[in-house]
Amino acid sequence: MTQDELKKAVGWAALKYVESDSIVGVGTGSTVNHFIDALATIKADIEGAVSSSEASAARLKAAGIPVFDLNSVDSLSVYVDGADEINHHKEMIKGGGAALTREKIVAAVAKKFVCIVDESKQVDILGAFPLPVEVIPMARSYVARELVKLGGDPVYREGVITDNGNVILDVYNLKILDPKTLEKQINNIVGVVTVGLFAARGADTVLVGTQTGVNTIE
Ligand SMILES: O=C[C@H](O)[C@H](O)[C@H](O)COP(=O)(O)O
Repeated sequence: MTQDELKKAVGWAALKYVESDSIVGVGTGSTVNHFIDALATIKADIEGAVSSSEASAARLKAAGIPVFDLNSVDSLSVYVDGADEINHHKEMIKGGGAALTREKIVAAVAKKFVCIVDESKQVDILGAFPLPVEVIPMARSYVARELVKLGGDPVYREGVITDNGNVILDVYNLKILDPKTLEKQINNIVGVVTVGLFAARGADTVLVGTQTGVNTIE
């Protein structure tokens, strides 16, 4: 199977975590796009979705699924999203598609985070994928200098503005041995909006697409 077929397999497998008559938290990316396609087939059974990006909101609406503002929703039973890397503790690097801030917000509201990945995303140690950090534009150089002090090599993602009007620094050459501590340290840098380390709130369930089928890690 191709990587996209593995993504499709986990996207469809995530349907079983969707509760009838619920509002579903929906992430962003090529793997989630398959989940949205799957969700469209049961749209009559759900109330709608809360989206983590303008891109996913447009895809949901095009599929005929109502999209709600998070402020009008008290709770979400499930949030389904992909990842750029995930370790054996269900901690992730996310934000390759620049949607990390809204993803972290929607994930925080959801009771259960189901992460859907193909097997290439599984790692022992996070950090080979450059860590995205969303930053207020005027703080970009200052935050970059602070990230160097933490041992990384930040690179400005040129030409990218997030849905929130901010910029992204991708931090290379990190070997993240303590994700929870690094998440806190980067969160504490003034000017940082969100770091794409999802460790304090990791995934609850991981669906991994492999050549021999979808593995579920609880
Ligand atoms: O900002 C993007 C998100 O964090 C995605 O979940 C992540 O980049 C994985 O995307 P994909 O499913 O396209 O590999």
